[in-house]
Amino acid sequence: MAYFPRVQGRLHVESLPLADIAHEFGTPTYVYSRAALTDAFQAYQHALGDHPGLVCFAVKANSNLGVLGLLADLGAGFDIVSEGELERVLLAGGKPEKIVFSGVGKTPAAMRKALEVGVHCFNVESEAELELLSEVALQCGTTAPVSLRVNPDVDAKTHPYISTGLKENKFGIDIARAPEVYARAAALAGLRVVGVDCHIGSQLTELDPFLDALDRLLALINQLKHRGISLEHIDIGGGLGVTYQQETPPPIAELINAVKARLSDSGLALVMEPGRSICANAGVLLTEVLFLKPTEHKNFAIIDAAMNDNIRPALYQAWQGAEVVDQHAGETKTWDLVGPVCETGDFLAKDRPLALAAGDLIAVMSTGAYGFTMSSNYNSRPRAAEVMVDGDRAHLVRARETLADLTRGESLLPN
Ligand SMILES: Cc1ncc(COP(=O)(O)O)c(C=O)c1O
Ligand SMILES: N[C@@H](CCCC[NH3+])C(=O)O
Repeated sequence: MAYFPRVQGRLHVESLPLADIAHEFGTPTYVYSRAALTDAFQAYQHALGDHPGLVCFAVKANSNLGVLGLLADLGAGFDIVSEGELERVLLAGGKPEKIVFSGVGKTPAAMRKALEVGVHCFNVESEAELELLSEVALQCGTTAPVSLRVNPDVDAKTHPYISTGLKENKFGIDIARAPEVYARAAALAGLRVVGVDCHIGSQLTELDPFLDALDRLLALINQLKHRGISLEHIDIGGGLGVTYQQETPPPIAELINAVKARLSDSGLALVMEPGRSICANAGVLLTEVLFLKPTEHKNFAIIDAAMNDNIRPALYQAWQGAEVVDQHAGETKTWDLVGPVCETGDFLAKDRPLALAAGDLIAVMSTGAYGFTMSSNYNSRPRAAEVMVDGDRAHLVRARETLADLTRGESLLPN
């Protein structure tokens, strides 16, 4: 099914013209397709089949309450990295026993809260964190379920800023030291060792790095068994890429089937933490052309969305599609789509052949993941609205910030 079909020159979300959404909710606005989110999540669930395990959506990719609520209703678990994400998941109706808690810098307060609600497990990333978690669990009079995030030193072949499974990255525990750290974890009071975890990077477009990492983890699990430590689950992280332009990542089912084949008789449950592959292509950023500014060197279209709304192009030189919402006759020229922010790096697309006029609406494609969640108030710009479409109906799932929101909670110094 096409979630963003073009019908007689008009771009739709499901069966609603995007122009209607701009009319009702203004711009810039993130627009999500309920069907696209549902289908991508269910592709993971179906691929998991009756193998025991959990599909834990990585909340950092999209933490909108409407999105989290939809996924919770579909039976999702969640991968969180902060107390804030925990609060949002609980508010959206996520089940604590389906939450895995990742991240290199968990605070004692966040650990306490996660213990109180009873998360599925803590993915521990260092020995210091292990010692602290043991202390906090003892103070709370409880036992923390623990999985060690291992750094398998595998090259994920992705952008260096989003590669996480190499020795030089800050993430996880060096796989060579993992047996020792497991022995320490097993000996510490207040902890129960339940699993092993790795996440080697994001926007992976090849199967091999996943399988290399998995093989290293399985060898580790074998070693641990000989030392009397047996695990209940293996967590392969997230990281599966999507098509932004011409990338051809393996389909969800191909990845999961390859993983399941290697786990077949291990008795291990399979935990996954997909983010981008569930929501990136379920969302677009709807923006309006404010001014056209052709120059001798370049043609700039100044749009009302900026790097504060979607920082991926500036941060990773990411390419995301840009389509005119309602096509019209006009000369096609090559445009840079730039925002109002005072930075040369403030662009959402470069060198795009488009027939444009001031007032046109543009959809920046594939922005459902790491779009709104990485947005900011830079240049004191209110954050965009977020809308969910179901068939031909649109619901506001987060109101646009107002100018009053920009000064809330802040006060002038007394004279
Ligand atoms: C620990 C962890 N799990 C899951 C994810 C989700 O990754 P992706 O959005 O690439 O699926 C990330 C982000 O890269 C992560 O750091
Ligand atoms: N934020 C990144 C991905 C990082 C994933 C978090 N570990 C992106 O937009 O591509």
